[in-house]
Amino acid sequence: MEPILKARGLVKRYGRVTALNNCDFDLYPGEILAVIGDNGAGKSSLIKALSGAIRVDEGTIELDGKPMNFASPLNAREAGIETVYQNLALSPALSIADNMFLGREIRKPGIMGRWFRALDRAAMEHKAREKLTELGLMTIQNIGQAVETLSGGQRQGVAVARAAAFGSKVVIMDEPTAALGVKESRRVLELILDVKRRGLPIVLISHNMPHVFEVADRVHVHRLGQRLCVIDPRRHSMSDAVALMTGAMAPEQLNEFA
Ligand SMILES: Nc1ncnc2c1ncn2[C@@H]1O[C@H](COP(=O)(O)OP(=O)(O)OP(=O)(O)O)[C@@H](O)[C@H]1O
Repeated sequence: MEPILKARGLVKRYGRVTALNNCDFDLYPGEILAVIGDNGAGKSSLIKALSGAIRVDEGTIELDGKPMNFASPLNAREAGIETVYQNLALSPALSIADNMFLGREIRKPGIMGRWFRALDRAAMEHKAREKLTELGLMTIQNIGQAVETLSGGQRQGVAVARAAAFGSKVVIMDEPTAALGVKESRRVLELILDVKRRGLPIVLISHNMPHVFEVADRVHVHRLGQRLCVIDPRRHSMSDAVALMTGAMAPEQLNEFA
């Protein structure tokens, strides 16, 4: 099987800091790939490169076997890569439906839409409701409700639903449970599994080892700007992962029968 998203030899320098140092990456169809690594290891830089938020100095990125050269996150979105950022990028004062369609609003058909840019609110609300229901998120009563009135978990749910609704190839999630309580995290983890069941592969960046080990099919261990190794969470333990991540253990020392 070929990777749906593949990167080779990525290099990103910020002045004298090398954030990505000849980094490789592979995401396969239908999987949840976790990316873990110590603070400053270069996880965000990798994700930004894959989602078009930064341009790398060297290296190649392929989506579905085609070379990509994203000039912006919009470019990556158009190619089918949706990213749920850590800071969410939702607009608190806008409604749930408006947030879901932020930047890709549905216009009214005909002259009103084309010339007067009139929004087709009914269509957007209908679609937003459909997506949230599909993902079991309709504990949210009112689609016209402002996002600032939602709980942290519900907000994250809206962001995930938006990514799942528009991501046609890949969904990237940066620390989706970081700011959430136990119950809300659980809901978001279930959502992630739902998105996977719908056939979309997911890249999950997380510092939370129990969450990573619960949902990931494979774990990409990032260290010093590179992919150090990829481990199978069914064969290796969380302490193995932490030891690799921090440099306490080398990949060659992994006990394959652990
Ligand atoms: N815009 C920037 N300007 C200068 N240096 C940067 C910039 N972005 C990242 N870096 C540096 O690049 C390195 C990798 O940072 P990056 O944010 O990718 O790591 P990370 O693994 O995501 O860290 P964390 O887990 O703490 O978020 C760090 O040394 C960081 O200071």
